Amino acid sequence: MARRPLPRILSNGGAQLARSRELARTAADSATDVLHPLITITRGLRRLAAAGRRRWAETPKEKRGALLFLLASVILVVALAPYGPLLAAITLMAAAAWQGRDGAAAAPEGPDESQRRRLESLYEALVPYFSTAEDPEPLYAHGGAWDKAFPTYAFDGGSRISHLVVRYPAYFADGETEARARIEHLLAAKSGRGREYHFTWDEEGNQLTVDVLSPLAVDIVAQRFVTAPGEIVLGFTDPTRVRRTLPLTCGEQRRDAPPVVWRTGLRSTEPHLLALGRPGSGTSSLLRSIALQALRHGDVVIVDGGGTGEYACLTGRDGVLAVECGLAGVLASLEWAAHETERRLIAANRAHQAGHPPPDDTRRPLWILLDRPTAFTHLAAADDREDPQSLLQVPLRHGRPVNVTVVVADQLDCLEMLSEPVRHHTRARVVLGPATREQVESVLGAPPHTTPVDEVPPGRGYARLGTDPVHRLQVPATPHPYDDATAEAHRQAVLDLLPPRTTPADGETVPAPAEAEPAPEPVPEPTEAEPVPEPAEAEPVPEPAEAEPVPVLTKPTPADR
Ligand SMILES: Nc1ncnc2c1ncn2[C@@H]1O[C@H](COP(=O)(O)OP(=O)(O)OP(=O)(O)O)[C@@H](O)[C@H]1O
Repeated sequence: MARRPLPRILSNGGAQLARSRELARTAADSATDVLHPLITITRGLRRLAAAGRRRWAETPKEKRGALLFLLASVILVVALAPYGPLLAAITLMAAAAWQGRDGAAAAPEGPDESQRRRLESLYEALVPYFSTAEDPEPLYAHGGAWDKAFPTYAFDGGSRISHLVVRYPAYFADGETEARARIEHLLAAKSGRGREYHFTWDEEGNQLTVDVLSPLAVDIVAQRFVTAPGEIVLGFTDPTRVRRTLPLTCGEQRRDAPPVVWRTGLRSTEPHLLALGRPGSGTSSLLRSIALQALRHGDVVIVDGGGTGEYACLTGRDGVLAVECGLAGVLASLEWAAHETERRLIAANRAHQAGHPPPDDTRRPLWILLDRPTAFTHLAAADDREDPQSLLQVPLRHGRPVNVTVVVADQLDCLEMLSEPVRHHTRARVVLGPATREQVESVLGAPPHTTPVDEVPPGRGYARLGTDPVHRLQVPATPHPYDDATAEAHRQAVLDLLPPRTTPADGETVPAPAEAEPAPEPVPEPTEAEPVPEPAEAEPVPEPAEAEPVPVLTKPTPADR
């Protein structure tokens, strides 16, 4: 059979086809070059429109009227101004050209596949909470549009949400703690466990903003904080919650961090503190940190119910009146503290009545620090003796005007065993270590503003001073310096803060310090040949300056007993 010739275009068309393709490509390139500004402006206009739509969706409904009014006013002004429309068109084109340029398109718009799936599942999980059968136009419905409910979102490096704005219907009971807690729990679980979330409820705008908080720094070690007398640094918190910062030294580094400062003394609205936590959460370290700061300007009595010698480093130091760990000593010290509070009150009252300033011996701060006092409650009951907590009533009730401050640390599950005055008068509160939302709320009187996490480093928790907001808290590391497990740098940091050892007044010998502290220079005994000159009667003995009052304890100190 004779073969039919191929059409010309196919037989010798290879070269022709290539030529035509080349021609078409050149024409397209030239057209793109010519139309490039137009394409850029169109792309820019599209982006501007998308941004406008997003902004509109983010604006709460009740604010939209005001926004529309503003827009209409601008348009009217532009329309009435000479050359206004022309100038507006030029400005719009310029903005569109700027927005439409290639560089501006670098960031991909919208979530990727896995991020979209996460947002969809979050939306679906919220449907039962944010919808009712009576809602004719539900914002939340199975298979509905999640992008209307989540106008803003951001992801961390992977596909985990780091910021999310959730719109919800006005009928959702956002004023009820339980309703809020259910949503917060669900969002935290669906957005990834193990992180701390911060929730901001905008009840007016029916919007909830979810933010992932970065962990608080754990490298802050005990040091001399720059604070005024009476101010105690409980720990450090988020920069968003506190405006003040303190300069810190962290190893070789120097930086500023926002502290949680507890103001004590005469004008304090929360004159006494209660810290609770599970065993090992760091309450003893917090007490040690408070003691070291208190000793800069005052005297401390320490009651140690832990029985592990956590405060041994403070024994025999200047300003440490007693470190008690036996029931008899504890009762004696607390009885003395109660009498001392009464003595100060009487002395201050007399001075007020006589029109004098309070005497110096009522001004020096006296701190009563108790670690696990409930341990002694057990012992006292078994021994048929008075509960040491009952002796705290006077310092707790009347201590503030005479600078007597009580700090109690105990375990979370002993809250019920603390006496009524302790629970009633300790309005500065701290919870350390892992704790459920309910536990935190029962101690602080308000729920935490973030989701408590299961695994927290020691010294991590929450603090609330009176009715102030709840703060996240990281206590500076203040370990027991005689503990073998303590790192050398931390041990040295604590030892550096210890006051010098008390010089015995009656020639009593004090055991040599455990750490290599330089021994005091021996004072040469005056020889008979060189008599010490007696102060002349005319020479007045200098009065102690008001800024540095010397404690005059009319009762014997517990150490003397
Ligand atoms: N703020 C902190 N920073 C770093 N480590 C800490 C901090 N607080 C406590 N620790 C460490 O955690 C451990 C337990 O601390 P601490 O003894 O203070 O806890 P606790 O709550 O008093 O426990 P317990 O009641 O069992 O004595 C110690 O090893 C301590 O060094």
